[in-house]
Amino acid sequence: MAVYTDVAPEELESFLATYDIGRLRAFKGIAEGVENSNYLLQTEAGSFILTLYEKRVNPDDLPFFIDLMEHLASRGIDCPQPVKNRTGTALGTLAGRPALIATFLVGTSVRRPTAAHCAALGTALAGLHKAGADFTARRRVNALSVPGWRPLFDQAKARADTVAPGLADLIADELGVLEPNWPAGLPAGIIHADLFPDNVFFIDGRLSGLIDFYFACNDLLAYDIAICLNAWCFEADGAYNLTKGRALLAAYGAERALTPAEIDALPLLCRGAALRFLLTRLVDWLNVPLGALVRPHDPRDYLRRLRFHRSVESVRDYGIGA
Ligand SMILES: Nc1ncnc2c1ncn2[C@@H]1O[C@H](COP(=O)(O)OP(=O)(O)OP(=O)(O)O)[C@@H](O)[C@H]1O
Ligand SMILES: N[C@@H](CCO)C(=O)O
Repeated sequence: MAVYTDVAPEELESFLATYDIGRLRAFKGIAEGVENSNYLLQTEAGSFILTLYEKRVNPDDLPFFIDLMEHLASRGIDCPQPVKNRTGTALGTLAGRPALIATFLVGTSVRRPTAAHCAALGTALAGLHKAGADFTARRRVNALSVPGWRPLFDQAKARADTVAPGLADLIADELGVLEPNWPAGLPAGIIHADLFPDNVFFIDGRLSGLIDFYFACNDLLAYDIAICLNAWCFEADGAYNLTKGRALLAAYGAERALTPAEIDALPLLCRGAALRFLLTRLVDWLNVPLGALVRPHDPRDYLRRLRFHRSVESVRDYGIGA
């Protein structure tokens, strides 16, 4: 459960008094997520999500995320909408943290995605990339792109081998390959950058919406696909599921055809995506804040994925042209 910051009921009631969403009926901390503190609010006007932004979110980026959610909704993407207070401002401060109330999205995430879910995700991801094409704002720094990985490693290096023997050497080796060889010049635009199954809602098997845009940034579109292949197409035992990968890639490609250069770069992008989540998970695993209600994700899941990507010989191993 991710609640790093506790909110007192009286404090929340005074905060809500500045909005037009009625009085508070109930609120509770939400049992998913690892990044920010999230509460489900029931007010006289219905259900809302209150997010208090924690360590990894730079407050300077918040207007970007809010504008992006509004832009995507205007282009037909189902995603949470920031709720504005009576002065027309969406961002506030609560319990000493930047805070946002957003609309509640109905639907549930799937714990074990099927190939059909992966196909729906591929279509939605391409739709997101197209919807973001005319969004003009940019984040100042994309802190979790390639230049951000070595500083994460520096935080975890000394204790990495306590998580898996040889991990520090493997990460050092991987950075040595990825940093100088990261592709340039591929199609770029708005990417979600964290579109894991817990951030995608379904109703009766139909994809109903996307949440959690707090890693969204301008980056390579195919890197977003690589993140999704990692998050959606591996089994619990660490094996890549070719059927799921093929479903995701084919559905994406039906909406936006990948260029030959993007296809060639896919194995490297998948390695980078695996390393990015291995690193953030490793840092979090080694630094759980005292008293926080959070269950950190196991970095070793991404070590297994990284090992798979290091072993692939051709893009056919992902389900392209196979
Ligand atoms: N707008 C929303 N509508 C309905 N439920 C939501 C909404 N926003 C968040 N949730 C619920 O809260 C949970 C945590 O939200 P979110 O994924 O944004 O948190 P996070 O800490 O950023 O998580 P993550 O670890 O995925 O980065 C979600 O899994 C979902 O159950
Ligand atoms: N989706 C991330 C957590 C949020 O950044 C992970 O599973 O590591």
